[in-house]
Amino acid sequence: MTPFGTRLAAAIEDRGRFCVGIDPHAALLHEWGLDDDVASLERFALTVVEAVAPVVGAVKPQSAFYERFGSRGIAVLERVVAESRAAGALVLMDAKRGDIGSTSQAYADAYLDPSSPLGSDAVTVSPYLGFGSLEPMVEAARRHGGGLFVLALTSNKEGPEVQHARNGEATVAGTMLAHLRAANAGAEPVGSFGAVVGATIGSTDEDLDINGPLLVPGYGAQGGTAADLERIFGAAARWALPSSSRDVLRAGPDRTALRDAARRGNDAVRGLGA
Ligand SMILES: O=c1ccn([C@@H]2O[C@H](COP(=O)(O)O)[C@@H](O)[C@H]2O)c(=O)[nH]1
Repeated sequence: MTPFGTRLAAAIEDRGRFCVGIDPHAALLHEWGLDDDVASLERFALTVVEAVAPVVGAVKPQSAFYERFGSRGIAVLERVVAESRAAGALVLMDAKRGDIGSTSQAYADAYLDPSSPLGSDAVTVSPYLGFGSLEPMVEAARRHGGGLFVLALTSNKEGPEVQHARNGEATVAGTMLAHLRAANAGAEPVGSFGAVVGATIGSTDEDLDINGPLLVPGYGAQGGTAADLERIFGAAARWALPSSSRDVLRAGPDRTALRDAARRGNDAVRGLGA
């Protein structure tokens, strides 16, 4: 399988760097005139897939919004994965998994093995049991041509309490970025092991050049702007994937309006990192 980094570079080249989050919040279901039930979840999520997956490089379903409906919600998530990929978009599963190594193996099987119904192109992972606990997922990503996005500098205001803490000279976030730089060493055009860095962090002294992709939530509804991206990422913006959920989803349920919102999102970040 072609490595995730190579596939992502091609997707950015062909379709742009903007990622649409598929987050069926209860409030959005309501705004779309839908009920808060699994039939409405399905209608919402598949409408978004149909509208945006043919035109953007990547989509990012947030697993929690499907999990809250139990097994029938997970079945909808499986369709989101399959139908987005069939339409040519990479699926970045936002599940933020992480556990002791033996359990990480099961997460790797769930999200990175192409034979799994939830098998995605990449998955978000939490390194706070230690980066080494992610090794089964790193190994599965290498084996299956998948990718990881490791939480480094998240978009929420509570993140710095943990991520700016120092581990000797380096911050916790800096330690994660260093692990990712090592995992991506020598990869061309870019590695498969990415970091999550929020568009809302203001600025950072961390070196974001990890030769890997940077998933950038917090763009749009949380306040992050294109100007923030220029300031935070500088040259590292070449591999940045600004991701927006609510700002795009509010354009629905009209499919054309949703697609136009995704196209506008893409246009706004086209020149980033040039
Ligand atoms: O640091 C992080 C990591 C992940 N997220 C997720 O991204 C989306 C953001 O949704 P918006 O509607 O565009 O605010 C959501 O799924 C979060 O769980 C994040 O916001 N920050």
